[in-house]
Formats: sequence, C-alpha cells, structure tokens
Amino acid sequence: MTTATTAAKTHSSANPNKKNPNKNSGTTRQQRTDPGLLRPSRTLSQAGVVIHRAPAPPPEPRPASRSARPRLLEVKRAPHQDDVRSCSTPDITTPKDPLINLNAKLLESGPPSLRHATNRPLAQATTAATATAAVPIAAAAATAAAATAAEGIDEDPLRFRSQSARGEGSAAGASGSGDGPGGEGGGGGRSPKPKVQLVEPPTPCNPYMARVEGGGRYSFQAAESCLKPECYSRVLWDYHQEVELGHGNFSKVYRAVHRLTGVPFAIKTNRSPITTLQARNMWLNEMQALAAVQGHPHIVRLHDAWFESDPRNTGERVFIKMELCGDSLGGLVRRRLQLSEQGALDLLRQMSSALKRIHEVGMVHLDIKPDNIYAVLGRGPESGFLETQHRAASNSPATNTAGISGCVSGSGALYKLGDFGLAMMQGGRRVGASEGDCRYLAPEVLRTRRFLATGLADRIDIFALGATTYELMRGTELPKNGSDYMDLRAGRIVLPGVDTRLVALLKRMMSADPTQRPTADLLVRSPLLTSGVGNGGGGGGGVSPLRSHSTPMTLPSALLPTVRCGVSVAHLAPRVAVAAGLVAPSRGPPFPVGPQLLSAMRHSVSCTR
Ligand SMILES: Nc1ncnc2c1ncn2[C@@H]1O[C@H](COP(=O)(O)OP(=O)(O)OP(=O)(O)O)[C@@H](O)[C@H]1O
Repeated sequence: MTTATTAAKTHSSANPNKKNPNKNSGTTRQQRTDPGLLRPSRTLSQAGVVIHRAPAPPPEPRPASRSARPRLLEVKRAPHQDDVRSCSTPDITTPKDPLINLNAKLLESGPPSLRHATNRPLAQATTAATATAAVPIAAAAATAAAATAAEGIDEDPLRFRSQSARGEGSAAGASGSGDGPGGEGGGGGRSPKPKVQLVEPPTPCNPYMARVEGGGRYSFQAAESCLKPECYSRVLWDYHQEVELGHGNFSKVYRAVHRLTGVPFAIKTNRSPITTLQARNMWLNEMQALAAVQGHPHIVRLHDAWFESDPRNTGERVFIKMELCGDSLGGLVRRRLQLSEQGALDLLRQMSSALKRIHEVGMVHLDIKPDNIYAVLGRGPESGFLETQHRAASNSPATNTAGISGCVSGSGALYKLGDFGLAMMQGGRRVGASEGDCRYLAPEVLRTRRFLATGLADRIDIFALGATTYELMRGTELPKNGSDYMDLRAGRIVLPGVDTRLVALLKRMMSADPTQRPTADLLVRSPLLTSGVGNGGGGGGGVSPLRSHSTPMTLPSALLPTVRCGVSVAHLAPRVAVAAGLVAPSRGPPFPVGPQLLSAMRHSVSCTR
C-alpha cells in the first residue's frame, strides 16, 4: 500500500541503522571510539523511547589482525536501541498534531510500558570472543538471549524491569559513563545496563488497540466487526475516521488517521451508494483527473483511491485518499473576511500556475471556486492563518474596502486546488450548465452547451478564478442572479482602494469575451504577478516569482495500479500523463492529446453529475 510504503520509507530514512542495528554508519571514527558520543537519535527520544545510560567500563584492547577487527560498537550498542525503533515506534510525520500528541501522552501515562526481548542489554555473560568478533544481528540477539538466561531473567516484562532497575542501580556506582563497548567482557566488571523503555506508538485513539490479558497490557487487535469477512472494509481496517471536514452535494470528506503510522489524511467518499456504471465512471473521472496532474505544488496530492462494496449491498462506496489540507477559502467569505491585495496576488499566482498545469494536460477544471481552494496546514507562522485572521476580523468587522484592519493578508499562504469532480477534457461535451456553481460560471457556458468544443474552454477556468478572487477581495458572496449577476459577466467590478492594475487584471479575467481573457500561461508570466503591487516589488509581503515547474513530474507509481482496477477509463490516467510529458511513453511517440483521447474520454465518461 502506498501509505505503508511511504511510511516505511520515511521510517527507514530516519533510521538508517534499522535493518542492521549493528551498523553504525552515521558515526565518525572518533565517535566510534568514544562511547560518550553515541547518543540516541532525536527520533528515538521523540518517539518515547527513554534510554538511561550506564557508566562504561574501560575500553578493550585492539584486536591483533585486520580480519578480526571488531565491530564492537555495532555489536554492543545496537540490539537494544535500533530494534526498538524498528519494531514499535513509527516515525510519525505529524508530531505537531495536538490530537496525536495528546493521545501519545495519554498512552504514555496509561498502560504500563512494554518491553521487548531485543531491548535487553548485553550482559556480563557475553564472552570476550563474541564481543570482539563481527557478530551479525542474529548472533547478537542470541548473545543477548544467553545473557538473559545467565542472569535468570525470564520473559516477563515486569520481572525484567526489576532486574534492569537493579542492574542500573549497581552500575551507577561504576566509574565512567556512556554505553560504549567496553562494558562487556570487562574482566568481571559491571555490565552496562541501559534501561530501555518502550511506550505505545503515539497513534491516536485506536479501536485496534485493545487491552488484553487483563494485565493492563495493550496489544493490537482488529475490531471485531472488521474480522467478519462480509463486513471487511479496507477503510475501516486501515483508517480511524475522526471528523468530517466538509461535504458537497455528492460527497463527504473526513479527516482519517492511518492506524499504523498515525498520519492523517483527507478521505473523500460518496454520500449515496454507487449503483450505476455512470456514477462509477463519474468517480473514476474525478480520481483520474486528479491523478493526471499530480506533482504540482498547488494541486491537492492524491495518495490512493479505491472502491468497496456497500455493507448493505446496495451498491459501492468510493474512497479517495488525499493530502490533508486546511480550511477552504469558502469559509473566508462566510466569515466575511477579505483578501488583501497581497493575498489576492498570492492566490492568483498559485492558482494560475495550477491551471496552467491542468490546461497543459488538456483538461479543464470547471469548478474553480473558493470552496475548492484549500489553505495548507503546517506552514509555520502561516499555519494559523485563517483562524488568527478570523479573530482579528471579529474584533474589527471587515468592510468592503480591501487593505483595512481585519482583512486577510495572504502573504506567505500556500493554497491547493482540489475537487476535480467536474474536470473534463477540452473539446469534450458537457450537458447543460447546471454542473458548476453558477456564481463563477462564465457567460459562454450559459449561452451554449458545446462550450467545451470552442477551443477556449480553458478560459472558463480563468473567468472562475477571476470571480473567485473578486469575491474573496470583496468579502461578500457573489450574486446568483439579477442585474448584479449580469454586471459581473459584463466585466463590471468594483473594488475601491485596490491597485488599479489588479482591478484591470481581474476585469480582463472576467471579460465577457473569452478571447479577451488571458490564458493561465500568460497569467503566470504577467508582470503584476511576478513582481507584485506597490513599490513594484510586492511591498513587505515578499512576493517572489513562482518557480517554474519545467522539471518533468511523474505520477506516483503506486497510483497506477490503483486506478487500473476501474472500468474502461482506467487506461486514461497514464495516457494523459504521457501526453502531458509527465512520464515517458513506453514506446512510440507520445500519446497525442487529440481526437483519440477525447473520444475515449467521451465514450468512457459520458455521464455528468
Ligand atoms: N484534501 C482536503 N483537505 C481538507 N479538507 C478538504 C479536502 N478535500 C475536501 N475538503 C473539504 O471537504 C469539502 C467538500 O469537498 P469537495 O468540494 O471535494 O466535495 P464535493 O462533493 O465535490 O463538493 P461540491 O458538491 O461542492 O462539488 C471542501 O469544501 C473542504 O472543506
């Protein structure tokens, strides 16, 4: 599974010694000879592994021959440290998550700590020959087991704890410090007994984690409902659903935490079961459209997607697992917040870059609106961006004038475009105009049903982006009908106090004539977006030109098998990727973005919502 792989990669990269705990690749020669320099990694201590060091006995003599050169440190320090890391403390990539931290604390203070046989220190019983030879992991483990037996320590973790505590107490009186190699076989000296304490992985409330054996110990156990074959659900099995992040007409999006790694994702699912091929194709269309434009910094990352049969046997459920973002910008308008000029430029720059990518692939998004643009979490000072500004605004109500106190300064914000549910290939045919939100709908969409075939379909997205920015700067919702509605479609927009160049740009983007609107490519390169307003250099906001994405990007390889499980459109994502230059074609010329692809897409995705 993608997640597992990713987590594993993250984990192994954080723990280079994981596979071979004896290998001390990250240490210098000086460190290897100085036990005091060996420190547990930050990851280890962060993950809750507490290591108490015992004083180290004097160093051993050097071996005579090269072949017998000892990997002393490798043998002696590793079994109790790295094994701990590899077996039970995943490298959580979201340590700042308050919920996870809270649960980690609860877990830490809750069940008694578990101890593992591999955590045990090598003891005095280790022979000198074993200690001075290059001993593989298994031998080291066997040595540890022998040491355990020699000390009369059985498998009972509590018993071990008392032994360990005793050992530590006695070792405390020894001279020296550190957990270096010299501790073993030290001519009857005291053995180092680093006390290694394992805590439960800092995953949040986990239904798998059940108290067993009545002894206060925790172990992983599948929820009973998941064990019944007829009730098996991948999403229930693998993910802990936390809160609903939002919903649309057809779907709900939840924050879900991967049980094994604790990494949170956004998982989108259908509200009513899929019962027709049309509906299934609609969802395939969404996931494949998103797949085709992966790798862009301002497009929501797709991690996985799959179908499951509905537990009530009434159809299918779909799950689209995406990166977890923050609030959508739709919330800003509902809170009557306004986007500053700087924020508007940030937004325009990032979204036009995303649109450029989408249009290059031959697609149109067709649903650009504040609700489908998300701010990104975890951006340092900007991470509390929406909330902080909201508080500021509630103290001083926003007016329709941009730049006042209480308006949202978007400088430094990172936005991501999501919801590809309506995405289509340019040149395709869509029935009716009821699909998109009418507030952001370009006038030509109201005039003709064949707007996708005009060759200017990409300008529909440009209009919607202009309308979105205008709405966010106004701080009030756009009209859905009436004369105001028509005024907007005639390019009549009012933003008092805003830089005239920015207003002019928005007017162009919302021009009634699609040929007058700039393409996404032109927008990205527009001087206003690359240099910013005020002082010609973005003022204090530090507007920096967006990096170009000329480097070919690849589709996540794990994604392709996932989408391949679908029906007739399953082949499209790779082909679109090839057409867009994202991946190299397997043979022959690149698959053309032309009639073939369009007709395939039309044939396959003939439905609309
Ligand atoms: N990756 C994400 N991270 C965080 N929140 C998200 C994410 N994706 C969606 N959401 C939240 O879920 C809401 C609904 O998602 P989405 O717009 O994809 O659903 P939809 O059914 O397609 O909506 P609509 O009917 O308006 O097209 C969004 O407005 C947003 O608040």
